Amino acid sequence: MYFDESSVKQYLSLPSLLEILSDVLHRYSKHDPSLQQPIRSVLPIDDRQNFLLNKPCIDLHRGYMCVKTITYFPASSPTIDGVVSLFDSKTGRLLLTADAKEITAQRTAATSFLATQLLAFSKWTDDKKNHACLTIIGCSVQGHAHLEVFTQLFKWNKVYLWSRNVKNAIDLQSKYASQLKHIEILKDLNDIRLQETDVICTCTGSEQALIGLKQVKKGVHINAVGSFSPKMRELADDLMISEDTNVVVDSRESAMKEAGEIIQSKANIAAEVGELVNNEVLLQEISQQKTTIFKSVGLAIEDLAAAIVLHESKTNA
Ligand SMILES: NC(=O)C1=CN([C@@H]2O[C@H](COP(=O)(O)OP(=O)(O)OC[C@H]3O[C@@H](n4cnc5c(N)ncnc54)[C@H](OP(=O)(O)O)[C@@H]3O)[C@@H](O)[C@H]2O)C=CC1
Ligand SMILES: O=C(O)C1=NCCCC1
Repeated sequence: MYFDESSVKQYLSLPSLLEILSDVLHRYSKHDPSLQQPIRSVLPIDDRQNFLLNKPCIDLHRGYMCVKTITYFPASSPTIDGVVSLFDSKTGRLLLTADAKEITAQRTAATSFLATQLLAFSKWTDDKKNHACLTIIGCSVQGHAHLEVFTQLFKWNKVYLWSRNVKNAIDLQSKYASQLKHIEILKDLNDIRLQETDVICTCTGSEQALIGLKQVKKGVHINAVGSFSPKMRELADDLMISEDTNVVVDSRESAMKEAGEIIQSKANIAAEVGELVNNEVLLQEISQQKTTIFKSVGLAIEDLAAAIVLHESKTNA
């Protein structure tokens, strides 16, 4: 069975995705032997701007195996193309294939949301929850997916957008104008409104830092999604290594190999997001009074979680 882009949108329930994501990320960080995820292969093509990525994993506990194969061609539109395949780990049978563009968009935004629940919402008062402000930086595929997931799952008081090409920010603003009362475009990243923001999602393919310590308020939570090679980065060294900042990643092993911000700044990694699931003490230690950064590069187990939701939505129907 093949799930095209519209059936991925239709069948990928966000609450189910968040539940399976927390489980697999938690088991990954506990080094559960039933979950195997070798480091992915990221093959540069020609000028090293284009990549072929292959991401396998096996979950013997849930009885599945998954592999996502994608191309990353930033001069093509869309940048990412490919397929996710889910197999039964007992029989070896292929259970489904699915459009990787939509799965990648949704599961990345859902993983950022999970990190935001853990690192930001858990320390907020009710009053803060009622007045929270979100900024999306980079209004392409990931920017759209982040705004979609973040507004479906939380009521934001204000949303700000910024994109290098202002037309992309205007398009995203228009899409949400009837649904969100306050959705505004920042004139640049020194705009004072960025300092009001409680949660920032950076969703760009930038190779230069876009945000530093002085542009944001202390205690902000940042989901930095964009970089996945040593020369890519969205956040400046002063923000990464500040004594007021704690950096959390999806995988230490992957982040140290792929995340430009971490490699270039040599920032300390406080935890993996999976270590924070069901660990109140560590969560408090990392998030209270601190600016938090969740740096993701993307893991095969996140694609597995999405493929399981699709498969089970059909088999349980
Ligand atoms: N962490 C994860 O799990 C995943 C990470 N990613 C990464 O997230 C990023 C966004 O993905 P996606 O939306 O699919 O990619 P797109 O190629 O569709 O969009 C790229 C975005 O980056 C912006 N951008 C590129 N270069 C710069 C720059 N120098 N300065 C500022 N903005 C810049 C573009 O801005 P504009 O269009 O306004 O010019 C656009 O908004 C990519 O880098 C991708 O690799 C993707 C999937 C998963
Ligand atoms: O699928 C992922 O994970 C990706 N991570 C980095 C950029 C390309 C897709």
